[in-house]
Amino acid sequence: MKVIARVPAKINLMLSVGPVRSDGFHELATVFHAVSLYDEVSAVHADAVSVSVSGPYAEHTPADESNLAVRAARALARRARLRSGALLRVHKAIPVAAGLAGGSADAAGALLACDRLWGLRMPESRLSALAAGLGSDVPFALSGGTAVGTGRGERLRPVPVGGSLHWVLAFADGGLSTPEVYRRLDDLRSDRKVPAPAVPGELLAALSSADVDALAGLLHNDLQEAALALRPALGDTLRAGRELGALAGIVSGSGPTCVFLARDGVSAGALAVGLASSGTCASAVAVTGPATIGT
Ligand SMILES: C[C@@](CO)(OP(=O)(O)O)[C@H](O)COP(=O)(O)OP(=O)(O)OC[C@H]1O[C@@H](n2ccc(N)nc2=O)[C@H](O)[C@@H]1O
Ligand SMILES: Nc1ncnc2c1ncn2[C@@H]1O[C@H](COP(=O)(O)OP(=O)(O)O)[C@@H](O)[C@H]1O
Repeated sequence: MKVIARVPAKINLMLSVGPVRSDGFHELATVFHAVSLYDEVSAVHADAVSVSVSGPYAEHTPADESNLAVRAARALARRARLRSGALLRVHKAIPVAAGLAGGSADAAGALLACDRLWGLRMPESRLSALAAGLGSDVPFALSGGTAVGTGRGERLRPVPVGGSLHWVLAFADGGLSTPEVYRRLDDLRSDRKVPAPAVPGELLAALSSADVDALAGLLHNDLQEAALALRPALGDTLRAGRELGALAGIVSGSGPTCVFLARDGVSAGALAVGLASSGTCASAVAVTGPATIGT
């Protein structure tokens, strides 16, 4: 049997970063939004867990035991006290270290695919706890849709969205390291008192009514300042997107991908073409549901 999980990338519509906690993580309040750009993770029975990687970003992805899909499958086998293994194949269409949680998508895909392959039917709450042990973004990658994340990002509450929203992702050459971006933010605000993180109610209201004009004024990312300090060229990308008609643009998560809000699907297509013709690789995406699993 072969099980295939298709797992979306995420963007952060708002990322409020609070003080550093005693475990070294930052307290967050974020709005995760799964978008229509997918990695695929397939699993077949094998004696041990291993992975091979294909697709446009294969060469930037580790194919050894540091691969998050391998770590996830092994963690699941340990939790279920299984000796089973799996040959995992990851098709990487989500750029690596891009602020789009592609590694988390692969970890979630491996959990879902191996749970089905090994016939475990593990309850969602246990899978989510395992996911949180693999990375702060992995629980969201399991559930998808749109959700507020708190804690270090692993505590989730679904958020209703009243209609289709259209986004354009502008990809950068080369990734940014998430720990480095958080460290740079700490340096940048070492002389400031950092308030508790929060997602404004107005943002949730704008999502619930799919009011793109209101939403445009509410997109925000506390990590953007640090990502721009590490990669100043992102400032040009953000300006280019706005000049080409985006309602708003921010860096997604720890970057360097920039995400632009478009008024509708046609404007999103035109914006992606405009960015591409000025030399920035870009793609129009829309919100999407949870990961899908098939055999
Ligand atoms: C910034 C965000 C926004 O959603 O994602 P990306 O944009 O990188 O995908 C997340 O906070 C990243 O989540 P994830 O990539 O799963 O991070 P983890 O593996 O848990 O942690 C990697 C490192 O990021 C820092 N980290 C992460 C989460 C958090 N709440 N506080 C932190 O300080 C820590 O330095 C940690 O060692
Ligand atoms: N399956 C995987 N896909 C992508 N990156 C992976 C994977 N497994 C491990 N990694 C490592 O995780 C790091 C973060 O990857 P990724 O999730 O793509 O970035 P981000 O946190 O910016 O969204 C990368 O530096 C990469 O080496």
